[in-house]
Amino acid sequence: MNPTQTILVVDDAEINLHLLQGLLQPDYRVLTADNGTAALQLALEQQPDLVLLDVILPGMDGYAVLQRLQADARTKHIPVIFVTALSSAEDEARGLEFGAVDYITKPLNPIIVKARVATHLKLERQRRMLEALANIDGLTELPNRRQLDKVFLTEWEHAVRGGSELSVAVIDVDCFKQYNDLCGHARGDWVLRQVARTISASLLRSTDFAARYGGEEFVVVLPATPADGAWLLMDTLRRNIERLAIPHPGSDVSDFVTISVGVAGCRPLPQQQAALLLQKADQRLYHAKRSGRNCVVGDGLHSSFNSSAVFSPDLPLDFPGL
Ligand SMILES: Nc1nc2c(ncn2[C@@H]2O[C@H](COP(=O)(O)OP(=O)(O)OP(=O)(O)O)[C@@H](O)[C@H]2O)c(=O)[nH]1
Repeated sequence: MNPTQTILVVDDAEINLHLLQGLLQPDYRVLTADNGTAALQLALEQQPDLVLLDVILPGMDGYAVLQRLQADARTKHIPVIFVTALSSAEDEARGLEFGAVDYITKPLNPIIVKARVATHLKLERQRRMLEALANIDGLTELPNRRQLDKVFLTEWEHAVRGGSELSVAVIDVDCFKQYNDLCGHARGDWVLRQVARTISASLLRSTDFAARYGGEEFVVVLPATPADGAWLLMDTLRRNIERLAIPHPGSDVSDFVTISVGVAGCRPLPQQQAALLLQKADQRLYHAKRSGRNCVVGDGLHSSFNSSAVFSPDLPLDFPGL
């Protein structure tokens, strides 16, 4: 039994909805719709793991529903099984060509329905697991760069639409090469895991997002956050890392492991490129390294903050619009 998996059953005949519901309900969460429009809405909102779709429906038929599901990035991954009285080989071939993962003909045989549903839900679980693994960094278990690219672009577009601010920070462990050289790679890996955990623990909102960018670099995306707020958060993170008090025998800047951070924020506009914001944060990280490390460099004009943070004056690397 796997009640965590959801099946959407779409059929215009109430008797069929009841039959399938009765058959599947003990093992799965079952949603029902008696027309295509309601089915599309439920698929979008509830993200079922599988759709059992009748072909002949009033108004929009099953083929059209499947096409609409496949055309939307938010639903195109959901597997669809056609459940239909159209039982010729041509009908079945057509359904599979349209992109259905399977085809079940009426009258329904309960054992066959349950077995096929179980098979496709198992495949769906495996697909989701693989997708999750492909987006996770194995060492730190943070999202990886692949996932970062997706999330950053989504948040950028969201900020453009909503007219809200968006900040990003690039974080780099200081003198990490020396750490590896003196303490060993395995210990270096351990440090990266501690840094990743501290980054996650220092982020306050559910919408804040952290990823391992590669090597000893991490990136944080902070939706609805102005640059000065992002700077404050990153300076807290910097101090949290320092407070871990992990001895660093090869550091030029401290007895302990420290980080440098570059922060950039803006109110994104449609004509701007998202990548430039990240680039700006990266340039500020470079500035932080040049300024002595263990510091946060953000947008200027914040020099009254009482901390070791360094604020960039007008960076020559600035570009118009951000
Ligand atoms: N242990 C470990 N080390 C890594 C990993 N990825 C990258 N590194 C090491 O991180 C080090 C980064 O070195 P550099 O780019 O020279 O930078 P740095 O020594 O931190 O110097 P600054 O950034 O200027 O403070 C290299 O020695 C990489 O081998 C990893 O997954 N595990």
